[in-house]
Amino acid sequence: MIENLYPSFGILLVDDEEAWLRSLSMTLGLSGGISNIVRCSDSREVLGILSGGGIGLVLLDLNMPHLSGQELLALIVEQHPEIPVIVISGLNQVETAVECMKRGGFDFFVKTVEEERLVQGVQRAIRMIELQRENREMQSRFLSDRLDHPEVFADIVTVDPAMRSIFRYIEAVARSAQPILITGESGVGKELVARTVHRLSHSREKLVSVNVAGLDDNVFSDTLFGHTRGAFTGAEVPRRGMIEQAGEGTLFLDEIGDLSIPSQVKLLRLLQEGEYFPLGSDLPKRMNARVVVATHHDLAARQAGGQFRKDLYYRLCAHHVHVPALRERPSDIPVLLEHFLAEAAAELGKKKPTVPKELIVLLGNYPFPGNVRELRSMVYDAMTQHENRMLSMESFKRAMDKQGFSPAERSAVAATPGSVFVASEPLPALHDIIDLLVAEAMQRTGGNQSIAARLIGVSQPALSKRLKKLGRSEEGL
Ligand SMILES: Nc1ncnc2c1ncn2[C@@H]1O[C@H](COP(=O)(O)OP(=O)(O)OP(=O)(O)O)[C@@H](O)[C@H]1O
Repeated sequence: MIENLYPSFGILLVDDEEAWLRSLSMTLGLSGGISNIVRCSDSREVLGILSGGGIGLVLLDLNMPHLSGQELLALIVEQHPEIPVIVISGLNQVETAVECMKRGGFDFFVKTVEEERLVQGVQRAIRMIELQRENREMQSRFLSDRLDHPEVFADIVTVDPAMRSIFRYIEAVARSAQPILITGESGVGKELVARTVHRLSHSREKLVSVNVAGLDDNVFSDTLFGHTRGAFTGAEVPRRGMIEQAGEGTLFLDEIGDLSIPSQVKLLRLLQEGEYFPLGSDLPKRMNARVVVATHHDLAARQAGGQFRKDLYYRLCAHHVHVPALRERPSDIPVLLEHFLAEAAAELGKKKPTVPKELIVLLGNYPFPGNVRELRSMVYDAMTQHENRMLSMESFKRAMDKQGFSPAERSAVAATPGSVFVASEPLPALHDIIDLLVAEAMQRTGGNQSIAARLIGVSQPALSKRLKKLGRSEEGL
């Protein structure tokens, strides 16, 4: 079995009392899930261990023979300034500890009385170190534009530069122990991204998905935490919760924006403490899975509107991947079209058809409220009916009409937020607007009159008439 150590860097505990080192290791393991621990009871060996690499955090007792904690701290700060040091002092040494803080200590705790706080302090330091590392990692990735594991992203078809940046970000954060929040409209590919995060975590265990929308609080607890036999009426057999089923893999909570407030409290506690109680049990269990959540809601807006807890929101958005809507990355439309055509042709046992140029123009001007999922189903629908060499545009047009978007609504979805008119400027005359609209539609469609007419909600003869009039008036100028 491969041992999964947490965190990814070593934590060096330094104290001359072996018994205390053992007890602290156990506390960190049991209460904090911290297992990547190196113990050292001889202060003279510390610098050698640090030079060997792999240590990211030191917990240092002040009271030691040979080199005192204070002397050692000065040497670590000088020789390994990148490694934070938490100082552990006796009750009577608080002043010295404060002095240590001034000289570069990261934090300090009193030895005997503050075990719980010490564990939290270590978790805080781990979090900070992880964020710093991720930051450095991200900077270097953004500068180099490289992906270490391009094969993992193969299922996500894209040529869009913003999506490439998202891939680099995902690679940088995929191995962090913190949750990842994935947002984006319905059908943009959030679940695909969650699968990629799971693959990048190199866990050999499962990705377990739970759609939490509409789960009442009891069902949420039962689904995630499981229950013991007899926990409630009808609980005749014990049930393993999804957290346990995910093991050291990934727990994917979809539609997190629709989670009820009582369940939000439970999720927050789970993320903070890394522990949970199966229903009917007094024995806590540790969560070893990585948590990935997704929502099509704007969580910031839900938080501001009181439907989502602020503390949970901040906990979740430390690593945030926002997948842009398909209309915000129009260069992906032709490649996705090709991809789904090939996929559908293979599945339906048909030859891949030739795509009329106008289809790309038509799709490029459609706002895709259902995003990639909508494009995919349009292609499958067209391919089911397809018979000739050239792919017919009819089923695409029908699907667009079925969406029931009026041209005005379409422009509203497609437009960038904000008014088309500047409040401080006079409004243009109505006939000027019509001419501008016609010119814009013709430009967007590369001069295709039938698609331009669809875009602005008029018949093609009506558009043609207007164009003639426009031409005549220009001649008259
Ligand atoms: N870039 C892409 N390349 C290939 N297929 C994609 C891409 N994006 C999405 N898809 C496909 O589109 C469909 C919808 O994707 P997915 O289920 O991941 O969306 P979602 O954002 O999770 O949607 P919802 O919010 O409704 O759960 C799936 O069939 C998925 O495989």
